[in-house]
Amino acid sequence: MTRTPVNVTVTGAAGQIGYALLFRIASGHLLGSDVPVKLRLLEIPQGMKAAEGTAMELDDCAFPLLRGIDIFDDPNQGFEGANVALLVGARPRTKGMERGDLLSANGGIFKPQGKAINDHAADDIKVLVVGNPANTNALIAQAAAPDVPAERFTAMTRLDHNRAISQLAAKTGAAVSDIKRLTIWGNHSATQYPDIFHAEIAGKNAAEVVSDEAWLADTFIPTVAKRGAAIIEARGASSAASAANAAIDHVHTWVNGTAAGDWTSMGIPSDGSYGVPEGIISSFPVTTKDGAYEIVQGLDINEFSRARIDASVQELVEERDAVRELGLI
Ligand SMILES: NC(=O)c1ccc[n+]([C@@H]2O[C@H](COP(=O)([O-])OP(=O)(O)OC[C@H]3O[C@@H](n4cnc5c(N)ncnc54)[C@H](O)[C@@H]3O)[C@@H](O)[C@H]2O)c1
Ligand SMILES: O=C(O)C[C@H](O)C(=O)O
Repeated sequence: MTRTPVNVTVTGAAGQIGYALLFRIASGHLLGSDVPVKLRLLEIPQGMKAAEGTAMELDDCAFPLLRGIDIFDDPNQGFEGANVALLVGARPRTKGMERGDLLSANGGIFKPQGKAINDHAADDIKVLVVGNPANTNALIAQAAAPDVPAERFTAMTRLDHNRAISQLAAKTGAAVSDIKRLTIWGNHSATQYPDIFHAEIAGKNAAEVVSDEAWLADTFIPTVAKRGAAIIEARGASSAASAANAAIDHVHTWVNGTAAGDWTSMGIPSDGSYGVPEGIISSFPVTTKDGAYEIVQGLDINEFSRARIDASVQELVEERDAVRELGLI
């Protein structure tokens, strides 16, 4: 049977994450090795020529699953019929820019993109926001799309999740594949909280295996939370291939499901679970099945975790209040 191609819109297609992402989408890693895709690349006018160059390279790969590439600088066209949207293009913080300026500049991108998704995307649209500040950009886009179910707007904390697994594997000598049920809570920022108290390493409780609260507080958490800044310092540019890889993981897991006995981390609109105010887009432990996700319920949150979750959530509340003040939501 011939499957109908899935329309995947990627914004910021000519950027460095875009370059690492598009070839993996086209080769079947985003949705599955039997799912044909049509790519819709969205750029600003200055990025169109480079996007055309990337499209030429995509053609040159002769990917069997790639059924078309279109390039746009108009969001209304870029999101037309989109089933999956990866919102990567964003305004980076530049020297001297205050947080309010950054939120305002990104509001100018994510508000019209949210409206274009509302008006033009397919009914089953799923949105992943990668561009920073990812959680609040996702909130801005979601607020501009009242006809789309709010839960379809998600923000990427999968890179943090993958970073935490890798750090834990290095500390304990375990294989990455033996680590399950790790959680990133809160914001994709330096306040995020990577939680190993419910994680398992080859079936044993990870916090008990580590049994070293000083390492947790002074090494593990800051290493994961500040990894993005460390990459920028080392590479002279922000993470790109690992960010693209995490975006692939996020959507693949959302569409194809979490493995039995495991969960993942996604930035999603809070339903009030774990005392996180309803509506803000915060990272939670989630299981996924049949294209939908559910927050893992009933986890005991100890004092160590509670204080750190609350601090990151407080930052998200402040970002929400700031964009509300700016009239962006
Ligand atoms: N959530 C995460 O874990 C995570 C990880 C790494 C990077 N990021 C963020 O991802 C974003 C992109 O990173 P990058 O390294 O690819 O940046 P980049 O500067 O290389 O590329 C960004 C691209 O977006 C385009 N763009 C800007 N405004 C646009 C708009 N309105 N519509 C469409 N395209 C637009 C630019 O022309 C550029 O080509 C940044 O905000 C970065 O901070 C997030
Ligand atoms: O782009 C950044 O500021 C860092 C990025 O979000 C990352 O976590 O690598």
